[in-house]
Amino acid sequence: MAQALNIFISTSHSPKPLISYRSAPFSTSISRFSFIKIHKKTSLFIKASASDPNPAILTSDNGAGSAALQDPAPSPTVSDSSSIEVDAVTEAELKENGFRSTRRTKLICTIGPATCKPEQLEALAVGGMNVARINMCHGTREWHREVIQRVRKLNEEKGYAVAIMMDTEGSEIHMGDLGGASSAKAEDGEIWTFSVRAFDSGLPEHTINVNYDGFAEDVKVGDELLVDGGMVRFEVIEKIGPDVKCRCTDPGLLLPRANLTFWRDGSLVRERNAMLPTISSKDWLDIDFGIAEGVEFIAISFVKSAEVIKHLKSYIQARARDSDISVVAKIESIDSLKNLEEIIQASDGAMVARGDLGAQIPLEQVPSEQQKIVQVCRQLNKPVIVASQLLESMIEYPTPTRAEVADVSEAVRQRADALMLSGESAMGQFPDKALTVLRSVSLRIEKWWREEKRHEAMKLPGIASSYADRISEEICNSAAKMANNLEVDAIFVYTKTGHMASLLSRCRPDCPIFAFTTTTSVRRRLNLQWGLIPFRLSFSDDMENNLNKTFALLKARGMIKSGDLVIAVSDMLQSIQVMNVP
Ligand SMILES: Nc1ncnc2c1ncn2[C@@H]1O[C@H](COP(=O)(O)OP(=O)(O)O)[C@@H](O)[C@H]1O
Ligand SMILES: C=C(OP(=O)(O)O)C(=O)O
Ligand SMILES: [K+]
Ligand SMILES: [Mg+2]
Repeated sequence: MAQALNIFISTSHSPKPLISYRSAPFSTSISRFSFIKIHKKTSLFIKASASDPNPAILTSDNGAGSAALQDPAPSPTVSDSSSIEVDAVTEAELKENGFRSTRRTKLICTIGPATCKPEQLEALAVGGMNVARINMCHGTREWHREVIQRVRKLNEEKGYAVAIMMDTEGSEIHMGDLGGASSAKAEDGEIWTFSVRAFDSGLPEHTINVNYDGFAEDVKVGDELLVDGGMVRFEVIEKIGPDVKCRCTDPGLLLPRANLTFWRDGSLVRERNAMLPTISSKDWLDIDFGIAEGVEFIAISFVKSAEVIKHLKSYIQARARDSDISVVAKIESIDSLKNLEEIIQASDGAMVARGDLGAQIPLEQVPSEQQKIVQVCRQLNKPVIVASQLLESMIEYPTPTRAEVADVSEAVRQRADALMLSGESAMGQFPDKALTVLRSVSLRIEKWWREEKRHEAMKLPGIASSYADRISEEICNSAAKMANNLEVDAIFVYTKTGHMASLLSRCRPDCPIFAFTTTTSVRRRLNLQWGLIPFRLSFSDDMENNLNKTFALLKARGMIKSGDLVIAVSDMLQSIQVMNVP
């Protein structure tokens, strides 16, 4: 017995039902309607439905534009499971452990020298990487292109669904390349020279290149120089032309192109930084590269205001009309905290970039800012990533510290959409193990949170700007609540724009959300969002048909079985239906 609530909005002259109630046993092929008028635009109908013998092709690809994305071949049979493409990792997970065990928190891995080979990338894909991040601070464009192509190839050939996020360098002040060395140790009391000079015949010992011409003019004797937000500290002791002599006060490992900040009398000196553009000319070239390569996400470093995001979004729109690249604002500066809501509102998502954020505000302030950013994103319905140092010790060691596990748990408990590995996967010794830790901690904390029924009472304010959107929002809020109360196995959402899928994700329901969408670009975007399992499916306005097709296809793949309880939501019909899989 299937039960449905449909809410229609009247868009034409003929009166359409605004609220309808449907009860549909799936085993019958008889169709019968009975309308009960509630008021001029409102009617109630009860209908029995038929099963559809002709299912469509279901794809859950990474949107590489392959043949699999085309409309279904004529009359594929249900048993022909070769005509179905689903994300191989999710499929295996579902088959093995069922709905409840699917991971809701998405995982991002920064790709670097430790993970750029095809077999290394594949190990990450198998390990649950949802998004591969390339950081344009490092490596050449050719290197990045090769990584993108390798990921695409894996997706096409092996059925993974890994999206690409390109992260811009931004106008930060950073060190040079360490003359080819992978790191350098700065010991307590050592004197190092920071210089803007170009050293043609190799870097002298204890010398660091700085990328910012005004560096020597800007710093003062007595300033504190922080490498990577304080991983190593120096005190400025002397200025000699373009060279700045510094004494190491907190020893540590210097990494190539590490970020530099300088502090005076306990506060960050950032006048100069503020004058640099958020998107440098190199960044614009990288953005062009990202658009040409069809990356799914572009993350913008050191965002200061919403304007830059709006500018970039219209640039992308103009450059690539039919592409749908999401712009992620990295919250890592004092300015971005000041303009947080506007920035997030203008963006398609945000990243809590704790590395640089922790260099700009006192460290003890980072956790509360993280919680706030995660909350604002949830309220404004934008995906949010928690990034940096989640498992920092795993760059060198095969097991995380207890404190790191607690940090990851907290981000999962806050129900961030995604967690990100940086150095752990880019240049660490145990990238696969680090990913495994993120995966198992996510699963465990998600399960614990569900079992304890500790639904946080986060107030989700209305965000709709039209009446139709308000209806969508109410439907999703209700569907998620019903899903929890009825303990259904999954929510199915048929969504052309992806909007209803993200509204459901925003409610963080207990069960996974299967998001069926007709376009590749929407499917890609949904890859980053909490609890969503995105599929590409050709579907019509006939929900009866859509459901039967989906059931047949998923059953044939062993991803669902008869008797599973499902809530289906659609943005074409504005409906909620509750049913058992026939
Ligand atoms: N494409 C790359 N090529 C070489 N090294 C990289 C690359 N991407 C990342 N890394 C290394 O991994 C470290 C961590 O990556 P990430 O956190 O993204 O950069 P950063 O430390 O500059 O913020 C970098 O400091 C760098 O040493
Ligand atoms: C993610 C961050 O940015 P990046 O790694 O590019 O410095 C950060 O600062 O935390
Ligand atoms: K960056
Ligand atoms: Mg940063």
